[in-house]
Amino acid sequence: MRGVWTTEHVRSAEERLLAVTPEGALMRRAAYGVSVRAAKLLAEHTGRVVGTRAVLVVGAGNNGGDALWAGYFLRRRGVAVAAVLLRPEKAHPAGLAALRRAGGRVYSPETAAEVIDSADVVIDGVVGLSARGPLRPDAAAVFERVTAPVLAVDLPSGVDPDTGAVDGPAVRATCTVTFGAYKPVHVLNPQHCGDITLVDIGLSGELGEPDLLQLDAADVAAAWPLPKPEDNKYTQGVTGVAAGSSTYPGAAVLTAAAAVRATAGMVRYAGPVADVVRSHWPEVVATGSIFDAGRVQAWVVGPGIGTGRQSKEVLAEALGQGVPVCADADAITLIAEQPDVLDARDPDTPLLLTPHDGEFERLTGSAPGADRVGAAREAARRFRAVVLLKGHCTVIAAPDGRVLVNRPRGSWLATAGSGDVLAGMIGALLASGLDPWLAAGVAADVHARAGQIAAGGVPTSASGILAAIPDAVRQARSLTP
Ligand SMILES: NC(=O)C1=CN([C@@H]2O[C@H](COP(=O)(O)OP(=O)(O)OC[C@H]3O[C@@H](n4cnc5c(N)ncnc54)[C@H](O)[C@@H]3O)[C@@H](O)[C@H]2O)[C@@H](O)CC1
Ligand SMILES: [K+]
Repeated sequence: MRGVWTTEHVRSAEERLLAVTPEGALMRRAAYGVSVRAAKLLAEHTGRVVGTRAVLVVGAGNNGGDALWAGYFLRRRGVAVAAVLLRPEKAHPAGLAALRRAGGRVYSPETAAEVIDSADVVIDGVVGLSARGPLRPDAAAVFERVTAPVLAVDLPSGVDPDTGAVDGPAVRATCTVTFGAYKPVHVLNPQHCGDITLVDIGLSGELGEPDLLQLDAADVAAAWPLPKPEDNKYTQGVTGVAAGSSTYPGAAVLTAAAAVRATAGMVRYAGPVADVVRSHWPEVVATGSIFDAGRVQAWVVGPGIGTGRQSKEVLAEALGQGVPVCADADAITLIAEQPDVLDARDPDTPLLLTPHDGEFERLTGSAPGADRVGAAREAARRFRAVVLLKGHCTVIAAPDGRVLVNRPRGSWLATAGSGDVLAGMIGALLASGLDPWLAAGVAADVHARAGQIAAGGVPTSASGILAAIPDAVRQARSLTP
């Protein structure tokens, strides 16, 4: 798993490390890493390093210091370096002196137009860990002019380091070089970070437990249930699906089918469109009502069921069986509108909620806002449920505070029925006995992979995502990052 630490935790770890490190050493380590990545970027874009032109955009703190020292190292590799100082009086003194000594030139934003236009790479050293709010107008004007690839030092300036939120002008980087630890921005807003490189500055011993986690392919491969020699159809988990209606039969088909595709366990369908489900997926045992569905190890309730009295009874029945329940779509709206349905739940019965932003607002009374991790964590505590908050970077919070952030693979999942497929996969993983938080995490990962595989660069559909689930699991099992 990839650990991610908040800026507060990174800062206190850095303080402990700084106390036992010669002055300036950490910054030079960090800056050297920036210069190596910058040289690679220059080589990729121009075919050479010597004789190319780099522009540093330098703010008032140590992030600017990193950029200035990186400029010094690039000068030693034969790169022409120009530093645009946004706050000349506050530019890192040692970094600026080193760059000047090495032959770097210095500009103000007003005099820099020409060097920006002819840059082969621009290095964003405006703000790092101490960033607050969007780019200020002077920095925004500089970046508006930029056409060269941008390397962000530590993180793209203008993006909130702890939430990844963007509320005005911000740097959109080709690549980001960060130091010592991944910060929330790197997993919550990868679109603005581009390709991310982590430079080791010796911080790992000081970091402690991560604040957020991101699954690697190895985690997904290790968690995904495969049949063992002693297994039969029951021991791998029976998934119950209560989905669909005569208005929305497709939701039933997609949800049940995703459960079929995800694991080798059995799938039972209970609802008004049993015939439709059976005709598409003969391996599903389908009945008309949850009350005569038989035993299951987990329920998925919600896609396309509506929010009427009967649906409430179905949800209450599922919640009362003492097995994990994934409440999706209409089931979330039901809980929001008629919270007494949760009285049917034994306090120990695991519950998993999968809201998108609108459902989240209905459920909790407020939109997730900029701090999506904080919002999901709070909702998880309040409902004693795993909350999977859908988004470009889906966030999965457990009631005990653990948070996973899913790695997006394009925007291919934004298509009708895609959520039904995710819910079905989660149900099958719950039925197999996986921890609900991990089940949601690995399902989200494979769902994203399936979307990318199904799309192959052009828009896809829920049926496409469904069909790609096996290849997505294969891809994770071959440990593709
Ligand atoms: N502390 C350390 O040991 C190390 C720090 N390093 C670098 O130091 C950075 C943190 O440096 P600092 O704490 O000095 O602060 P920053 O360089 O992140 O920010 C500098 C100042 O910019 C101002 N500012 C905040 N938001 C702004 C905005 N939107 N527009 C313009 N100005 C804004 C603030 O007054 C802030 O103090 C890290 O991101 C990293 O790049 C690295 O050199 C590695 C070692
Ligand atoms: K930066």
